[in-house]
Amino acid sequence: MDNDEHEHVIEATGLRRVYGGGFEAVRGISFSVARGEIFALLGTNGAGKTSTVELLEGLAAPAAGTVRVLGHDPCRERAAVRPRTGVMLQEGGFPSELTVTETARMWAGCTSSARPEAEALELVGLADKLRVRVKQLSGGERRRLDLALALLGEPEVLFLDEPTTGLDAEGRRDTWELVRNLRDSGTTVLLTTHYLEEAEGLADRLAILHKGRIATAGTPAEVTAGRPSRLSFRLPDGYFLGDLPPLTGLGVCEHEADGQVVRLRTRELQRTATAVLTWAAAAGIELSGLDMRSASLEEAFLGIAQEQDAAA
Ligand SMILES: Nc1ncnc2c1ncn2[C@@H]1O[C@H](COP(=O)(O)OP(=O)(O)OP(=O)(O)O)[C@@H](O)[C@H]1O
Repeated sequence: MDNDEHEHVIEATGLRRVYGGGFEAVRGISFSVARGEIFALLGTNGAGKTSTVELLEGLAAPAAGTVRVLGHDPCRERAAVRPRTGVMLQEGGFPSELTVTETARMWAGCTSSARPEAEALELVGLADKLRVRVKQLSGGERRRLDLALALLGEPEVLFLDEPTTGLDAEGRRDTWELVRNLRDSGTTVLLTTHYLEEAEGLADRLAILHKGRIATAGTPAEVTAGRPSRLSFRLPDGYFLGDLPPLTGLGVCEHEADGQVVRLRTRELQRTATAVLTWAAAAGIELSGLDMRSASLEEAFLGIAQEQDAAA
């Protein structure tokens, strides 16, 4: 079969990973990633992200379950998969005495059909650091070098393990733009990250891992749907929380007042906001600092971790 016709370029089914001593770090994970999609794996420390990505990269074989990347088993059919994938590990571990160019050249020598080193280094914004030794690079610049090396082979599938850790805000934005451009030109990207705004802004779909299992998965909008939204405002002097219309029946699940500032969490933002604004208009008062926002991925993430721990 022509691998280019695979709709899902990454398919994980029932993956398990057990370390020496019997610790099960990955406990039956299934998901797939379509060609040209950015998929993010999120999770608390030790949730099993790196353990899963290593299985996808073919660096280890699963204790159970199957992995297919571009239609092949990345561990047993490494020769078929490796030239078409780019891997950015958490720690590059390159000889620190080499310069940036020498490192890229050395890596290009191990890469089939590599793009010119200068082009890859330019893509990640290291064009002005070509003669600098790796040991002299800042932490963020090393991450960029790691990314440049992963891009050398013009990969169809790119694995990025915490690609923006250590980057400043500008470096992070540049990396996001680069990853989006790669996706738009057809590259499939699987990334792990601790930055929830990164996953929210970048990922087409994501999975949140918790203790080796997928707690939830979907588009960022799907994952945050159903989580309470926030509504806050300041009441004028002389008005109090108890003056508001009855909050029961409006989907409000939490309310608090800090002086004149009222904060509500509601599962029905439109109904709650309409009731509050109608009440304010009827009373002829202005609600200063009015702020409404849907649940963020961060709130969903924290809520899921708490729920899973409570259920356990
Ligand atoms: N070689 C190993 N031997 C035994 N246990 C391991 C080994 N490598 C990882 N683990 C354990 O497996 C679990 C999952 O680790 P993993 O590195 O996959 O998590 P992670 O989600 O990537 O975490 P982080 O966000 O901290 O990078 C952790 O409890 C970790 O201690």
